[in-house]
Amino acid sequence: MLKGGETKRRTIFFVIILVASILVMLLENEEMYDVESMSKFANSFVEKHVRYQYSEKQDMKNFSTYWKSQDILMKLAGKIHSTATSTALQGGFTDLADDFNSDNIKTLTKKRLEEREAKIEEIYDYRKTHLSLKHLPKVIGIGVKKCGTGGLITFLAKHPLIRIPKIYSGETSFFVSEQYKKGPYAYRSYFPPTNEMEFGMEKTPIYFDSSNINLASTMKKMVPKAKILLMVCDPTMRSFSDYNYEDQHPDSPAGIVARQNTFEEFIDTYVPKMQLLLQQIHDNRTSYADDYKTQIMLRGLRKTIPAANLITTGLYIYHIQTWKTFYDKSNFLIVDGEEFIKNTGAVIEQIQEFLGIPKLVWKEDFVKHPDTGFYCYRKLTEKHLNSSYVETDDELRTSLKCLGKTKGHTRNGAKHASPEALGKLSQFYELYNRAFYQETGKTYNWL
Ligand SMILES: Nc1ncnc2c1ncn2[C@@H]1O[C@H](COP(=O)(O)OS(=O)(=O)O)[C@@H](OP(=O)(O)O)[C@H]1O
Repeated sequence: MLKGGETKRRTIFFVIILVASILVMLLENEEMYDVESMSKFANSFVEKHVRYQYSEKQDMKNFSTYWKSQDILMKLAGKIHSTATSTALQGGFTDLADDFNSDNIKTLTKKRLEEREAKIEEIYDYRKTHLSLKHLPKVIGIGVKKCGTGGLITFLAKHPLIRIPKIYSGETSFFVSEQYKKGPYAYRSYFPPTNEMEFGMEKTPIYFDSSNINLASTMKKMVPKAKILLMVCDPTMRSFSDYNYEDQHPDSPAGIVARQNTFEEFIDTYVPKMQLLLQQIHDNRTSYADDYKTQIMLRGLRKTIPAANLITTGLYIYHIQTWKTFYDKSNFLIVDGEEFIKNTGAVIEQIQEFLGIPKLVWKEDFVKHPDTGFYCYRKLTEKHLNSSYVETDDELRTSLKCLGKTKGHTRNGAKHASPEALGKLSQFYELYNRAFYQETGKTYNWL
């Protein structure tokens, strides 16, 4: 007899295989789609999930038995349709998604909505009947500053199992203040009481490249089981965003520099300065990991060169080294902030999977704001599925829960930098970006 959890795991796996196979079959019959790239997409989709769900040979054998079962095929047919729709949408194949998007899908989505509400109810009931105490967090967002960390925590907090500190946007700054010397009891005090099912979470974007090189080790010792989320993004855009942010904070050392220099002037002065510093130290380097000297130098630079961090923060390849020493892949997820802007809901779904919590915040819960173009949260409900439901832009605007006014100034084009300045900066980062791609085994579209 299979246990309930195991049956569920196998069922999910089976659905994924079927969805991808159906996509391939459909596409092979349809000239208007690029069959090869769609098949590749379907295959990589399967491969990714196969690796995640099933690693044992025995599992594969069990899978083929399942595959043969017509009974299960029939039962899952509906689910396949709905997964196929979101898969197609995720891949940007809207024509295909429209084909799937029949009344049948609406009925199935309604069912999914009911199941979601039941699960949420269950979680709230559990909260009412079980003891909640102060605990250390189970999830910590460590950065990177200006890569979308605010959106990350705000949207994850829509999940009923994620509980965040009430203080400034869920940022405790614990490990970058003197507080960390007071130990775990002091850290615990920031979080709302949680029961054993719930996840306390905080994010402090400057943990990642803090001037304290021992931060990762201290965190690992104090919160050994915490899962770490790192959101990276195009370092050039990050730098421009950070410059604009600091420009609004004239009291900070970087703010003073930003106030006194245009972005172009800043780049013309600081990029050569950084290049020189890095070249001087680079001479003896064999790998980024053993280049401890540069790692320390970059983190400390802000103390001697105000505004240096507007550039050094984007040298991810150096900052990742200490984190890599203390966290392996099972506890450390890197997500792309550029992808987060484009596909907010998909990234939020990916994180729920990584945390091992039920997927209760969906891609379908995010809608683009008609003015800013950024995704905002609007929980999908049955009313949205009704074909007679029509919403004006004004109604949409008021129903959306967007990030605060401090977010979304540069990347939606409201602020401009000259292409020359941005070009110089991305040229500077190119080498380090490539090294970061190699380190993480993923190519980001930043160059
Ligand atoms: N949904 C949504 N709405 C608005 N803004 C969004 C969103 N998703 C990502 N972003 C991008 O997040 C950038 C701010 O990054 P952070 O939240 O990490 O900033 S901070 O470090 O906490 O100050 C912010 O940078 P700016 O465009 O420079 O303001 C945005 O580009």
